[in-house]
Amino acid sequence: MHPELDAWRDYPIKQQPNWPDAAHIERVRAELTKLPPLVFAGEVDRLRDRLASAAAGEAFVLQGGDCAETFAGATADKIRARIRTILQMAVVLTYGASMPVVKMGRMAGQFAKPRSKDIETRGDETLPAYRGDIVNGFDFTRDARTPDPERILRGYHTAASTLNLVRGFTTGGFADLREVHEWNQGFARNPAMARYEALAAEIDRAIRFMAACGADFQSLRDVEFYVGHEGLLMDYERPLTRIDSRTDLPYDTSAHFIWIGERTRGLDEAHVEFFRHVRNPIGVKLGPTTTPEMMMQLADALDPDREPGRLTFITRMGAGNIREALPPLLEASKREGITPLWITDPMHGNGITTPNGYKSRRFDDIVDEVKGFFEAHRAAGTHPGGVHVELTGDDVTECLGGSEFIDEATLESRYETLCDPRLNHMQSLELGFLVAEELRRSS
Ligand SMILES: O=C[C@H](O)[C@H](O)COP(=O)(O)O
Ligand SMILES: C=C(OP(=O)(O)O)C(=O)O
Ligand SMILES: [Mn+2]
Repeated sequence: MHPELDAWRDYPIKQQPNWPDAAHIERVRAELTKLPPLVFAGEVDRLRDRLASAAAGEAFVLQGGDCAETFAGATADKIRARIRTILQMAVVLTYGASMPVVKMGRMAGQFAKPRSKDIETRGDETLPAYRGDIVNGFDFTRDARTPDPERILRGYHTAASTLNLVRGFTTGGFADLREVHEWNQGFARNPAMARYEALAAEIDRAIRFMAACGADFQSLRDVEFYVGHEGLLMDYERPLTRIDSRTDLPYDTSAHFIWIGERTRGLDEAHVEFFRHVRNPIGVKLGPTTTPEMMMQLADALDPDREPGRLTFITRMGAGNIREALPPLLEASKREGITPLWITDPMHGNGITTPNGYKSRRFDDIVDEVKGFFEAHRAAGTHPGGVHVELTGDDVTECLGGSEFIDEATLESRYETLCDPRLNHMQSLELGFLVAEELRRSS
């Protein structure tokens, strides 16, 4: 049954761990196959519809969360703060776009990381690189860095409890529009955020207007919230891929949305081969070396039927490249008649290492890439459909700049990420306001 789901095994594959014990990983795969799905196929279908609206310019997508979720970070406080940040940004974006915002966390499964090097050397010791909590530990010891299959089961259970809380927060009253608006008012009162005061005041007036018209705020207490992660670790994704009893079609039930990373999107490689067979909406990261031919080959492989909402291109060009690299792709998409959802990831093309040794990103570069994304779409007449960011709800110091002027020396005070630098709570809200301004200009 469904032999196509194992065809990827005959293709070259990148970025997988070297499990030390073949029998152990086999046992874990067998166990994971028996555990319940994390999401329901009907939810996945609904997300595909929502993404189809965004691709058609009738909705906007906000995807955000950690670069690398950790098991230790799956606490109520941290999950709440992240959800809160995304909801706060979403309200502002909804106003800016005058459109529904599709809210999606890089959450409840964003545990596996592709790395530029397989190994890490410190002093005279060389160990396997950290590949995310679902593979190995971050501590620089041989024991921690040795891939451990039991981590896959812990990843599954951590994803399940995270998703449970996400569902609770987003349907139990926490996401109430009036509440979220109140949080944003607090943000706008911060003197450092004076630049956004006017927009915040407009939103406040709009909400008062809604109230005066008798809007049913009770019906706005619940929000749809989806989860997605990079589909990378095949020993997790394949066992969680199940056949939907309603349709007899395969769904990867580890998340609603799966994207294929920049390093694993090779056309004749295992990830594209596998994910082309699942019904989930699929994203693909497109870096600055992507040619229109490559883009079209990916569209043909992953979305041969040109199904609305099926395919998302997440461009991550870098602020210095986007104005040259994106327009040819947009022109080719028009020429070829494809209408993918276009999302900007202004994080992964803008990495730097500071002189004091931190992996960081400049807030200004992130904003500049977002602006370049909107400019390119305005010029091409295509739809800028969403943003994808690495963020946290905590007051970390990982990205440089923003209204709080985080500088290089400050990075060391709260640098907590185990992989890439994230926008902190304030920087995320600030970006939300800036994107809302761009959306207004585009509408
Ligand atoms: O999140 C993305 C990648 O995993 C990350 O940028 C890779 O970082 P590295 O270059 O430190 O391996
Ligand atoms: C690995 C990531 O990005 P990319 O594949 O674009 O480098 C990521 O989103 O964390
Ligand atoms: Mn990352």
